[in-house]
Amino acid sequence: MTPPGTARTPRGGEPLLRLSGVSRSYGERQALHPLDLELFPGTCTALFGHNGSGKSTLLRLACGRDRPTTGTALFDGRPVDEDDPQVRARVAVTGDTVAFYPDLTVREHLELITVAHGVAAADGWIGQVLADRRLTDHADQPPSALSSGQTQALQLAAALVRPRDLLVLDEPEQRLDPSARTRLAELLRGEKADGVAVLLATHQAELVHAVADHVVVLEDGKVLLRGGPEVLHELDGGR
Ligand SMILES: Nc1ncnc2c1ncn2[C@@H]1O[C@H](COP(=O)(O)OP(=O)(O)OP(=O)(O)O)[C@@H](O)[C@H]1O
Repeated sequence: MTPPGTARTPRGGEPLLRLSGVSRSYGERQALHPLDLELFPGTCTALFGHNGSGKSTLLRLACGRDRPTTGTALFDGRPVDEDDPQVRARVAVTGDTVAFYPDLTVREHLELITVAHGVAAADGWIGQVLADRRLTDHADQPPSALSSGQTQALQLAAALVRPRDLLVLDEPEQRLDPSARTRLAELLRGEKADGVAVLLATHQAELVHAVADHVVVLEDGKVLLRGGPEVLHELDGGR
């Protein structure tokens, strides 16, 4: 479900994202030990692990918000940097870090994003994204009037109204009710079908089983397990 007029860059079997030996230290603390990861268009990789295991650290490296202490992070063959116009145009990121303007409505936020990304005929498209995320009734309210689950839905909507080849999501299931979680899984399957590469961090095994092709389980910044979603069965109690 990509915005009208979006032309996905054709690719020849190369990973869209390639992390080679990336690690991240904060002073003495090694938050992430060297790790390799490749992400292909139309596939989803899920990062799974306890609080503090390094998931968000890895996501920040993957979307160019942070630089690895060692190793390289390449998006479409170029070092990934959120200030690179190519990356800004093609990588959509959601998480708690999206800031909202207190004096703009929900709809105006989405309009601003579509204008910034040059989405044509955006009105109908915004209406559809608002409806899909159950935000239509709140479209003319400021974000401060939203519940926490609705705020999470707006974070997601902000990524969906714009073009993207890579979608990076940090715990998108947080604060969503069961039906919204089901719609989230459907949405992410649709993203894959559209050829978008999806990288997400999650605490929800159900979401992993519903959408992920590949799972990386992190523990204390190291890869504990990796493989298909079935590797989660190897964790205590399936987590
Ligand atoms: N800016 C920072 N400065 C110092 N340490 C940090 C910083 N960011 C993260 N860390 C540390 O790195 C480790 C990994 O943190 P990270 O946020 O990646 O974990 P996470 O798996 O995303 O956790 P959660 O599930 O709670 O979101 C933690 O020990 C954390 O304290």
